[in-house]
Amino acid sequence: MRYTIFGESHGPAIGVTLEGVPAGLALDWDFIRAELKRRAPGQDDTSTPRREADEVEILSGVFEGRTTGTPLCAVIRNTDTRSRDYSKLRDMPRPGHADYTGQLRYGGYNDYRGGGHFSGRLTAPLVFAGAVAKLALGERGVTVTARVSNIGGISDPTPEQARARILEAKREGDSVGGCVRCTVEGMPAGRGAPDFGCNVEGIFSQYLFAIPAVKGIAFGAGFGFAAMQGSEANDPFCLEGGAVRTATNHTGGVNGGITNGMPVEFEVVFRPTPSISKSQRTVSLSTMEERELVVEGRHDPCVVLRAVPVVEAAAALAACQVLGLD
Ligand SMILES: Cc1cc2nc3c(=O)[nH]c(=O)nc-3n(C[C@H](O)[C@H](O)[C@H](O)COP(=O)(O)O)c2cc1C
Ligand SMILES: C=C(O[C@@H]1CC(C(=O)O)=C[C@@H](OP(=O)(O)O)[C@H]1O)C(=O)O
Repeated sequence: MRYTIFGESHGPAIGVTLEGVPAGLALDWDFIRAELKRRAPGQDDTSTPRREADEVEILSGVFEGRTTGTPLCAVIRNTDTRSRDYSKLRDMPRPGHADYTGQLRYGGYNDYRGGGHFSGRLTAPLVFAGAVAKLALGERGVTVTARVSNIGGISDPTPEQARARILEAKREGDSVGGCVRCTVEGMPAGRGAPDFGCNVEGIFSQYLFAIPAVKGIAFGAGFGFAAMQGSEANDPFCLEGGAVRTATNHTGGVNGGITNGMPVEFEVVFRPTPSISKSQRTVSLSTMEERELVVEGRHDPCVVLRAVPVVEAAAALAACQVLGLD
């Protein structure tokens, strides 16, 4: 499956066109709506107050409840925009966001309102695409699950610890980042290749880095390998019901860019939300003078809780690509 995400946070709509979807896939709308709800903004005080229903409208590629196999286009209307908060960002880019790079890349023609095409809002259609991918994977016995593994430096926080850490940063007009750990179970062994473009870790990384605010990915024991010896790091082979497995899964299900039949496991790190209300240093691009900027708008004090289904969506699309490889 290939996808193109389109739209801007404060435009009329955002959406996705999916190509290569298997024909005849039954779209389970209870499941799809539940996936979108897991990510939707405005649900509690740890997220942005912007409220969006995130209802999906299908324009093509579905007939009588099943996919047709031809391009599937889905749109989600933007209903709760407040664009006046962003007018100064064209001249005074937010540190950490894509206002400056977006302006450079698109010659100043980018829609800067609410971060435009760079907004985390664009992850709503990604979650729809991921839900379709999960339905296709489900028919092949592959499941994708993710969980929060760090919030603001607290490892494996309880929901109360996560909430307290986020609200502490929010009270200070600040933000926190964190990590999400994801497991893809049921991937057959022997998919992928060592080379650029076909390497399973490379494929997953490309999809995961398309999520705004993701700044790193590590497979299995990841950066923990630095402190391990070979005897600890190696995953001993064993037999389980006559099948070759490994007793541990430090390499995260991939050796030499090829799946080994164990779950593909990785962790991604999200930076702290760039838009904070504390005063920050920036540059006025019209006068070329340094300025103080107080960012307005409605922002997530932490993106990590809402990003869990987004990570699953990106992983599901990556898994579909890996399964499509010979
Ligand atoms: C679900 C989600 C919600 C986000 N919410 C915000 C937000 O409210 N404010 C903000 O400044 N950035 C938010 N971000 C992060 C920015 O979109 C991101 O940092 C920006 O596009 C720059 O991209 P980069 O961090 O990958 O360089 C969010 C990201 C995600 C995935
Ligand atoms: C609206 C959503 O999140 C938005 C992600 C986001 C950003 O800069 O990434 C900034 C805020 O909105 P705006 O684009 O209006 O500034 C968040 O509310 C959403 O996820 O649906």
